[in-house]
Amino acid sequence: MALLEVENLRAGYGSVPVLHGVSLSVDEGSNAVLLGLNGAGKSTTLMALAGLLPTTGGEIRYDGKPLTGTTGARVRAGIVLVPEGRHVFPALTVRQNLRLGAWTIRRDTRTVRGHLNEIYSIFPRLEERADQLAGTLSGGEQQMLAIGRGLMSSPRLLLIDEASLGLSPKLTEQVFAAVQLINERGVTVLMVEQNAGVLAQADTAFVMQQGRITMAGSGSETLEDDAVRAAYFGT
Ligand SMILES: Nc1ncnc2c1ncn2[C@@H]1O[C@H](COP(=O)(O)OP(=O)(O)OP(=O)(O)O)[C@@H](O)[C@H]1O
Repeated sequence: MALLEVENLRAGYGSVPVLHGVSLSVDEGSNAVLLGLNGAGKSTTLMALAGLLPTTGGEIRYDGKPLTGTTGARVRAGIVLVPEGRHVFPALTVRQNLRLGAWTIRRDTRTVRGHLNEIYSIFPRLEERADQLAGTLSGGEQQMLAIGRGLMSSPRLLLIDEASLGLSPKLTEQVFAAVQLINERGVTVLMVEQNAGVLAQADTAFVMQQGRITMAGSGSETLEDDAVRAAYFGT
């Protein structure tokens, strides 16, 4: 059963169109990837889904109903975006950054503490550094914190924009493994990536080029595709 259905979506900046009729579908409980090179329109797609960018055509359906409304309303409905570039608050501690992630929901202290413990079980490094200022964390730790902050509002659909950006292969592997664990704990995931290594763990993959979906299939099928191998692995 699809949790998210996007049909013929169009969006852009001012009079410049970027998405030229994007269609994709993400099943409840699945781990989906939107793969594309620089400038393909991946972030634009996520921003439209999160309500940060107006759409100019097409439809987004979430949980069987047309999705409209503000970003805040979408967060309350369970759609949470972890933006590209992390955007942690450098002068606040790790714990304070995480607590801020719960503000839209304003849960009671006990629930917030429960969420914190859940996040620490996924990212033990964040617990070790709970009192450290976020600005002093490494890039990989900041990415973990940005994902953890997104988890504080109990998402049903987690949208993650280029978690691997600027990370070493080893850290990228750790972040991808954490996202897989989050998915296994029941959160539906749509990751935007230009690192095709992520396909190995994806149930579904969509390849995007110049604002259009050019291929859709399972993660393993996409990983084996000749055009994908040539574009992303140079083989
Ligand atoms: N704020 C903006 N104003 C105008 N054009 C923009 C803006 N943001 C993105 N674009 C343009 O939209 C197109 C798609 O950009 P987008 O960021 O969605 O791509 P992407 O696939 O996420 O790539 P990247 O990995 O580089 O972020 C690009 O041509 C980009 O220059």
